Amino acid sequence: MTQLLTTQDVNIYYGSKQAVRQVNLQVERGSVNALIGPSGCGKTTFLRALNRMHDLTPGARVEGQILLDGEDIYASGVDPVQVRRRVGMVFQKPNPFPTMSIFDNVVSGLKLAGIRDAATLNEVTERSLRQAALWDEVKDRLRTPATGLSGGQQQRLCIARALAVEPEILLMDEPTSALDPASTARIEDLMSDLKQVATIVIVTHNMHQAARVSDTTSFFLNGDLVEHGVTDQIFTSPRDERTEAYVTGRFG
Ligand SMILES: Nc1ncnc2c1ncn2[C@@H]1O[C@H](COP(=O)(O)OP(=O)(O)OP(=O)(O)O)[C@@H](O)[C@H]1O
Repeated sequence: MTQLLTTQDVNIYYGSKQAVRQVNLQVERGSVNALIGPSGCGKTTFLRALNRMHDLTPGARVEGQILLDGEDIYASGVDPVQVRRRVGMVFQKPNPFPTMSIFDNVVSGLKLAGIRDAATLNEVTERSLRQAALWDEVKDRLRTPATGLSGGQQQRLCIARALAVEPEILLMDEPTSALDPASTARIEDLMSDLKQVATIVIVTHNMHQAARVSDTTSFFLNGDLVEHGVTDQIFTSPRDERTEAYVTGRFG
């Protein structure tokens, strides 16, 4: 099966207010998928449903099915902590654990899972930092505080921390919006390597970024998934006039 993630008739509410409506989406294994659309259209709300983050939001409710490798992540008996191991997340603002070293940040998820073996922790640290294109910059100061890194390095550290537990999917919520252009370019460059290790779903405000890094793009408007397709098609020959208006900069 090439579809790693399938959502079926997903509706998301905050109390009585509906933020996402009837979303049906399929995400292929090993791809980068961008979610675009104007502010408030439901991109982050939808993204957070994909790893059960709304379980932690008071008043939020998710309806419908979200199948990860064919299994509904909302089925009774499914442990949300396990879901979040399989579906990792990187947020808008880099959020390394401030009191921890670079090394301890990377292995925090493994330690939580009870893994203490030093050789394993060292190995995972090097692998994850290499995958996040940070290893060369930090290999000589792994035991120093993560807060000593630049913003762009901190974000790559957060990517390494997410990758350390070998998630199948990495959700990225505007991961470069707090970064300078050079750090942004660094993370965009990383994306095509990252998809070798995890399928990526990225929310971005930046249409150029979506066009550069993604294989498929989903355009959201007022809680609806208006159009989903191969990125080139969405940007060059959208089928829906609302998509066209958005990608040509007529609103948003
Ligand atoms: N915790 C919450 N409680 C109530 N309403 C919320 C909550 N989070 C988001 N919303 C509302 O849900 C709708 C969708 O918001 P969401 O953050 O998903 O949009 P978005 O497309 O990600 O926007 P942006 O691009 O500005 O981040 C908005 O109307 C927003 O005000």
